[in-house]
Amino acid sequence: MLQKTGDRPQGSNNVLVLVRHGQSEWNRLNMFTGWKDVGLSEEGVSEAHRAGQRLKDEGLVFDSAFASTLKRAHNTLDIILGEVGQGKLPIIKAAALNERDYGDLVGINKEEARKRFGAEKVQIWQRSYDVAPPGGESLKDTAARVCPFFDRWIVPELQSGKNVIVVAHGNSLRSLIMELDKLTPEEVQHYSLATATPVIYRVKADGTLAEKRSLAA
Ligand SMILES: O=C(O)[C@H](O)COP(=O)(O)O
Repeated sequence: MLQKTGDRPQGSNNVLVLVRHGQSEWNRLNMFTGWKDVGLSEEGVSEAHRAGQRLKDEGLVFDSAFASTLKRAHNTLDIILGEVGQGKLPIIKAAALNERDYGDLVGINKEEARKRFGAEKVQIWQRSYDVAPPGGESLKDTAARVCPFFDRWIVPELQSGKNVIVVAHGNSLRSLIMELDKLTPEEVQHYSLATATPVIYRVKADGTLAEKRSLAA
């Protein structure tokens, strides 16, 4: 795993961009989605184009592009790469980056779930570190597949001087950001990611994190 330092960025830093996919059809309907492979909504497609434009304005050129195997993630990445003029860059799809499995909650409207199970319990299932929703994965379970994948396949790219973009999901990226930012289980409960809002890390040649910022729409 990369190490964090308080140092300011230097010119030759390598870049890691993390993006949650654009709004999906089930985000629009406020339904628990998890591993269900739903497409982007019209708004999600527009969000992905806007995210790509923002990255283009930053002048970023990517060497590697990773997404989950779920179409809302790799379709978002496709759109972003088109916008930055890199439509031919191959996308590496990995199930390890897929959303947290929401188990029995998949397909249930989030408001309806709060009525059925109680708002407090649903909040714990959604945001706690180690409590899994019934039949699904906790954030800790999700981290146990996302972080080793990151270490094995993405850290070496960054350490060899490449710029990498990863498009995945609200919770699979939360689990990674928890590790990168060294968030505690308490802190991660209050952390969430907006759709199609790139988070940019600069990584120094020695593999330590130098800077983090968000490109809000
Ligand atoms: O799987 C889902 O329902 C969403 O992608 C993330 O949901 P959450 O923000 O409720 O964790």
